[in-house]
Amino acid sequence: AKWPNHERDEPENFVYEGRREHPGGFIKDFYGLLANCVPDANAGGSSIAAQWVRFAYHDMSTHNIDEGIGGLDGSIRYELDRDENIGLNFTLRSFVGHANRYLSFPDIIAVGVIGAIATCGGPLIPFRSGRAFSGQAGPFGVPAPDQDLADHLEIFRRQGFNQEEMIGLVACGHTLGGVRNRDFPYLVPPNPDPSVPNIQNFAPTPKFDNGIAKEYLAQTTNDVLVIGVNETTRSDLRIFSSDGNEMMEVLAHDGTFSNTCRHLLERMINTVPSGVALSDVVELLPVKVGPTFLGIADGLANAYDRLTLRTDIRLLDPNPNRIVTLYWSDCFGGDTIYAAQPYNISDASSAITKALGHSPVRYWFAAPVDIPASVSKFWFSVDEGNGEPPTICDNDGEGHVIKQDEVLLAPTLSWVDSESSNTTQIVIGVKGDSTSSQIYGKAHDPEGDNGSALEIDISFTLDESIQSVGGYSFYRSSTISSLSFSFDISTVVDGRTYTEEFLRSFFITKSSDS
Ligand code: HEM
Repeated sequence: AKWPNHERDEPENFVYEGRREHPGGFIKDFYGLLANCVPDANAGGSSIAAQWVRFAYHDMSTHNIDEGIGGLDGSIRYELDRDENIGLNFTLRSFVGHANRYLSFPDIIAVGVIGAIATCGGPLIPFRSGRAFSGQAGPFGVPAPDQDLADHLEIFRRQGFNQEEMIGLVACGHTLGGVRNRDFPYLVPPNPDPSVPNIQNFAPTPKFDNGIAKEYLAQTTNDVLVIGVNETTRSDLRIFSSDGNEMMEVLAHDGTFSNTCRHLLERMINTVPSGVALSDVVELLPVKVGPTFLGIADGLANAYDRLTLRTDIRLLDPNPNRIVTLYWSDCFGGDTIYAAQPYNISDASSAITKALGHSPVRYWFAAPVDIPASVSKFWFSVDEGNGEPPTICDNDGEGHVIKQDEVLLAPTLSWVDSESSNTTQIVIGVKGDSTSSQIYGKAHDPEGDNGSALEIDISFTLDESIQSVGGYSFYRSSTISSLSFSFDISTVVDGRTYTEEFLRSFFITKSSDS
């Protein structure tokens, strides 16, 4: 697997780790929000996992198979004021702020389903990326409990599911969570203590299992959409019994439930408008080199007057005897090889990697690099400490090439203000005698414009208050009204353009007041 490949690496990272740590202490922990599937007071007594699965189903509900429109497209972001989406406003927050140039908002919702099901002990659903974000509301079309069977059959047909699949999908969904008094007061009574929210769960446990089917067949279910006092709103009963309970019998077998749900939920998250092509299944990479950049005036490696090569390598399983070394060669092309050891080792496992039997480990490097020597390429050696020769991870022989050092990010001179103004300023070091007009940047905020992607031009001016080092002068950006974005910075030297691509705002290690 060649490095870098952002289209491959970004989705891989998000689905397998659901988390990204950065020097500076910044951690985006998406799966952490699931709180291990434990029922949550904030979720009114059901689980975050249940809310995420319902959210995804409601987003997908706009699909119209006849016209090839709608589906898992993020349109729900603009549909939350509809009655059919009652109770999902709070859930939206979980999905905001994770998208980037290579991973869309609806991709995040899809990963949410995968993470929710795995975290609650269910099957591992394969992930494909590439969903397009609609950026606007879609048609109405979420089923309601008081519609009759014919309506439900038609709604699911329009969404692409036949009767058997409808029964399955509803059972796979309603193994999690339940019905709230707050959202459906006509279905569930309030708690005797009005300060405690009341929820009536569909299934006996918060886990993803076939208790929903077993209890239904044994007629011991507590699913209010089966046993509710009002016959009109017993939609689960009408749906589950619509084929003489055949499908529910199948789902009540241990083993079938998990497999059937894996397929149906995979189809649910892969339901997209006809023009959208999803990627191949995103596989867990055995060796992965993380986001890498050469920083300047970077405090991390105690290297204000040098460059800092920041990178990391993720390996599939832990080994306490392992020694991982970063090597690099300089720009002079001689035989000099430099080496550094990791400054940190962190756990990169998740419910998803564990379901595959792996607990990946990440080795973090911040290597001080002399300015004139710089870096042409780097690679790693992995010595497992078992007497075998070390493995060399050198990008299939090419090494991991650092393309340029004419324009570099200064992560500790830049700042983010997430406390009050939600703005960012970027400071970059530029070699040689470019002028401000030849130095520019472009930021991509995937959700900047009311949820839709925003492209922002960044201009830079020379900051003479920062002393130049090793031939680099420092340029400060205009204030950027965003916290979560990626950016490219460029400089033109002798007619040639040098660009540092896909830097992330979370590489910046300084908040405005520190
Ligand atoms: C005729 C079809 C369906 C009807 C009428 C229906 C109705 C409902 C209702 C009334 C609730 C309670 C929501 C609340 O109190 O906020 C609910 C919850 C839920 N539904 Fe459905 N549903 C249907 C199909 C599905 C499908 C196909 C899925 C997913 C595959 C699904 C997943 C869920 C989940 C996970 C919850 C629990 C949410 C939580 O506890 O926060 N539902 N459903």
